[in-house]
Amino acid sequence: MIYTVTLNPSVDYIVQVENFELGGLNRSVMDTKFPGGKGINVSRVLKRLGVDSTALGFLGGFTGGYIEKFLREEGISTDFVHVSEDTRINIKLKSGVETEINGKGPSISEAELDKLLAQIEKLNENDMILFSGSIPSSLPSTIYVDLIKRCQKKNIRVIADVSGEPLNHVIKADPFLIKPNHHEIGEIFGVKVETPEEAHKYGSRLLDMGVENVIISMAEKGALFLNQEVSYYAVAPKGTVKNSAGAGDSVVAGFMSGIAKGKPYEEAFALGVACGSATAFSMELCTKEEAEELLKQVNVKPL
Ligand SMILES: Nc1ncnc2c1ncn2[C@@H]1O[C@H](COP(=O)(O)OP(=O)(O)OP(=O)(O)O)[C@@H](O)[C@H]1O
Ligand SMILES: O=P(O)(O)OC[C@@]1(O)O[C@H](CO)[C@@H](O)[C@@H]1O
Repeated sequence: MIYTVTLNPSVDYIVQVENFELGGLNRSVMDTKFPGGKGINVSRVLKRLGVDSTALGFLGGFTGGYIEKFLREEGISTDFVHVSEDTRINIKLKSGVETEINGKGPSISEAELDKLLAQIEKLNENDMILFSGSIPSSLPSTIYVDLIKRCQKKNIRVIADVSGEPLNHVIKADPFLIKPNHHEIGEIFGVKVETPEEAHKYGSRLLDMGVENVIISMAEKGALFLNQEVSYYAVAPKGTVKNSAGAGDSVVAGFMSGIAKGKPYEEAFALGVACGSATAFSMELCTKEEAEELLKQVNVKPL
């Protein structure tokens, strides 16, 4: 079974304003909401690709109730720990450029965390687990390492898509796969990463530190996949970006679905890139059809 863990889910409020005026009264020309949080996005894209997963993490309040109901209606299995404070609302403002305001999220008590740890204890060797997104402020930045170690003791394959300080910890925990974007990998090494060659250089350093596989996403420039045996680069398909939130999660979902179906890394990676671009080119997360259409344009080359 595949599990996705979203410690800090969100209701994503997507609002489009023409000529946004800071300090003024702005009226939206379009607004909508979706369940969000990186692991949840991955579970939703996996479902569309025909792969089942169980979404874990913390949900609370009316926002948490909305997310749980939405996911169940999409046929996604959920087993969230219910917490006493409300799940956050993240604002995605579109006005020429994309501006995001992500909430800090509810505080998680020790007893609530213990419930998640107990769920992890029940997982099995053939499971695959994804840890993704920010950490609620009441939990330590090392929480992912603790969770990863518990999974590794059971030989569960661990994928992590995290940023900032938690990423610096996770890269030392020998995960099966991480998916930083080019800014995030640059931050680890205190450099700017702008070209596939630079991404390759710093990705290789992560492999030397013990990470088994690395995908580095580079927005419109595409993505790289590397491990100790192979390095691939895929240019992103061309199109008009409508809402890039969730593009990175879609790369992870496409790759995980390929792995779950027993495809070679090269194919799983190509599907990941197609899913990422298909999400960027749509208002919501990509559908299977949109991803399969773009897959025809994805050309994976050795780097
Ligand atoms: N402008 C774009 N044109 C084509 N493809 C894009 C564009 N932006 C993103 N993508 C696709 O989505 C993938 C992931 O994008 P990106 O590197 O921005 O991830 P991310 O920073 O993790 O995204 P997010 O946090 O918004 O989910 C890219 O590898 C690419 O396939
Ligand atoms: O604040 P975090 O946890 O880093 O990111 C949360 C978030 O921006 O990531 C998803 C897109 O990847 C959105 O659904 C969600 O709002």
